[in-house]
Amino acid sequence: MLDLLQLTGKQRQFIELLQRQHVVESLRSLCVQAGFDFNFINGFLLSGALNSYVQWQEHTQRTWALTAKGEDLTGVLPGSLLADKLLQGQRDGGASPGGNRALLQAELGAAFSLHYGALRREQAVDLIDGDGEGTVAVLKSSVLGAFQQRQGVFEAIAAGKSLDASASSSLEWLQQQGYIVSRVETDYSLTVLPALQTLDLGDVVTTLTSELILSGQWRQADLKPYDIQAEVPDVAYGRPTILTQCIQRIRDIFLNMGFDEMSGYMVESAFWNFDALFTPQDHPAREVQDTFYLANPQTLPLPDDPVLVQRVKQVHEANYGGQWTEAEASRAILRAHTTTSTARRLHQLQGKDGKYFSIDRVFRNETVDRTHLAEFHQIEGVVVGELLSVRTLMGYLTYFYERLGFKDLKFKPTYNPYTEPSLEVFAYHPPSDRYIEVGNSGLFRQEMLAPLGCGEKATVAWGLGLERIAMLLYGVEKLSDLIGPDIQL
Ligand SMILES: N[C@@H](Cc1ccccc1)C(=O)O
Repeated sequence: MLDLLQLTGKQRQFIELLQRQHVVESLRSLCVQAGFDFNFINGFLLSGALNSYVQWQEHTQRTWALTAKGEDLTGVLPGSLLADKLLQGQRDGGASPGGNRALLQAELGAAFSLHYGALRREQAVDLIDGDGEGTVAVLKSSVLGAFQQRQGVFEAIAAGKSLDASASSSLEWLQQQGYIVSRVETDYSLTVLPALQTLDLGDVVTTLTSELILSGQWRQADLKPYDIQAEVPDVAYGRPTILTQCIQRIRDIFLNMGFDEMSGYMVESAFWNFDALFTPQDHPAREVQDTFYLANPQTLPLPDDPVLVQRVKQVHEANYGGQWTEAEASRAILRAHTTTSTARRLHQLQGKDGKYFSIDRVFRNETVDRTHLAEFHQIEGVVVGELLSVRTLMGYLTYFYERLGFKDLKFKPTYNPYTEPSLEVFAYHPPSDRYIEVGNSGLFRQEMLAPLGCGEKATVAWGLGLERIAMLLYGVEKLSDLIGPDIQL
């Protein structure tokens, strides 16, 4: 059935074109003339939509085209030129069929041996050397005639001309030689029935304009319904950057390990970044060479838990001596690690068990180069529970890195003010055959845990570099390919 509302613009145009004809000999040529895509119209015809309006008959036709090898001949079949000359000589009444070799060679130039070889292969000619007066003798002039015919057929195909039945043996030969290929083409002849001539296509509105709406004309209009099956152009969607993909992957690993995600603040007080982590107020990491101090705000309030602040002060003064000042602890900074989130979380937990992770941005006053930026991401993790040990810590880290494909880890003792023991983590990187530093970890000291209200529990924790992992996993060599305005998606 023909649903007028569903017709595409091209289909309507095609019907309008048919309405002006009675018989169409070749649908292909009609499409070429009128600028329609034959396959599209063919599909329309075969869909049966026009069944009660048009009768059609299918015709198949064999056509020929030159192959690449055929194109390479640039119009001249090997053998044909020499065949021409020899036949010409015969017609001019040469005494014996054939021709003077030196003369023919002069006429054909470098192509002589090519043409001679082609004729010789079919035993049509032979070279007779009599006293240095070489002659090309014709053995079978019928083969020479065949070469001329083949040349004619070859030219006709190159020119896209039609061929008659007499071409068949030449076609077979040309195909055997690989100069031409045949194709079968389907075409249709159509008879347009009177029903189509009288068909009223009507006016279908395909675009609803504001004019149609304002004038109220839309009420009378035949609106083309939406075709929700219609194919639409592909859209190039955005996609997550490598770093975001990496974060998502790591987040999934920790969630699957039963961790909850925690978060903190990029702008922090020195208290949560250093003091709560048992880092002395004169520690070198606190200097401006390493840490970004803010001008605005210059300070942040200390936690409104006076017991916590008091205990931190006590533990610092008892162990490091000197005076612990609230002024130093109140300074506002950009957090230098995500262990700030861990400290805040431990203070909240007050000794309850839990497993937490975060993947967040940190800031350090570093010299920027290929593999260092002043801001990067840390993968922080903390586990509070019973009977936790260095083995537990190594187990978590080994499991985590294995999920990412880093099978071989090494741990090296190091020093952090807030952990004892402390372990640096190295992962084996097969492409470079090296162990690469990927993080830092340890068991929190009592001096840190007790003031936070978690003195009873063992706590293992780590801070790992995200960018390092992303570079190793995705083979990225410069950090600027990972972060910043120049990343390629
Ligand atoms: N905060 C440490 C990592 C760490 C976290 C937790 C425990 C031990 C070490 C760093 O930035 O390198």
